[in-house]
Amino acid sequence: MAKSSSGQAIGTVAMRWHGDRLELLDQRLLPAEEHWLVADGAATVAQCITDMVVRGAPAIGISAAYGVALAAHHAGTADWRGEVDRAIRMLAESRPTAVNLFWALDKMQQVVSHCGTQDEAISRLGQAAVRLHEEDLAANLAMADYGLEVIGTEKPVSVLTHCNTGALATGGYGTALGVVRRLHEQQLLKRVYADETRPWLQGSRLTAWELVRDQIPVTLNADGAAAAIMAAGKVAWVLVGADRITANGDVANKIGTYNLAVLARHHRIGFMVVAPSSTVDMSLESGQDIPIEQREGTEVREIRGVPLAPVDVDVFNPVFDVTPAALIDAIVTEKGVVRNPEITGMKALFT
Ligand SMILES: CSC[C@@H](O)[C@@H](O)C(=O)COP(=O)(O)O
Repeated sequence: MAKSSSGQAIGTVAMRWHGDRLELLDQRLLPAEEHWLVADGAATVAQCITDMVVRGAPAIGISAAYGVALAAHHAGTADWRGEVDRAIRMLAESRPTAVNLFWALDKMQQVVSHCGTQDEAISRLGQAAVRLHEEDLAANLAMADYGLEVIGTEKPVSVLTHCNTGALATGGYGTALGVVRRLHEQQLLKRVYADETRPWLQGSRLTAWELVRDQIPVTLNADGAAAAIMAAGKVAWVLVGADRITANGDVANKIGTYNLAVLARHHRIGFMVVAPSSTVDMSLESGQDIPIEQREGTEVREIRGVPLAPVDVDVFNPVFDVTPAALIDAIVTEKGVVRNPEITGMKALFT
């Protein structure tokens, strides 16, 4: 099990860096199979992001950073800088919504622009990607503390979560799932309800897998059961991650997050978003400006090739939605907490 700099266990890992290659745990095959794919170039990393071998906003950014380092490593000597630039452009095309991807590529572009030789680029890009990975883990640990503070420590609570925001989606430990882990470590967690998260099933295939492995009490539910869970008074908080947070505090996250925010407000249940500052996009004013990825209809019509619907039925498959700031009680970042983001937006913490 990987450890944080303070020696804390952080659960499972999504990627392993070896300097000249990146290993990615193939998240498409979980929980049936634990298979590590080897990427030895930026093109393979970009394809792995597009195909969701690796997914989750922070993990997408980190793996793209390693992809840039690989581009320098495997470039020919004649035009190594051109090859790195082309790799950055290719990686930027891999998925559109999680801003962590563009944030990470920007950082790597800055590093390479200060390198004079290919050897320097190989070494400095590799170090920069590792630093980005470590900083994400540190951010998750800090957010877990802030999240606990917001929830309070008077009595154990049950919470509901959506998608997968755990070690698999991040540099380790997790964002919303990091708060869950911290609650559990402090004996303040009764139970996590995990939405299965149709259509890709990040909740049942990944979140349930991570939590069962770490012996954290979890109950898996169909997405449609969330209202009944809230109406029965089973949960005190909804905890989710984010793919992009705009200046006014609107949040793009996995499709179905907006439904949960509406339900939580109706049932007077807290709604918390947990995301590192690499997910905050101050260049966009509101959630209306966020590009929302649409994926293939087959993701809804089939599961692993088995038809669930008529083969030719029309499908609407946006994989993210936007939750308005007005429905969010707290946005937790490693820089601190924005309470009632509708009032201040993100500028209290990000200028
Ligand atoms: C810490 S992960 C936060 C988000 O990236 C997560 O909730 C999510 O929506 C992931 O979507 P995915 O399509 O699986 O990449």
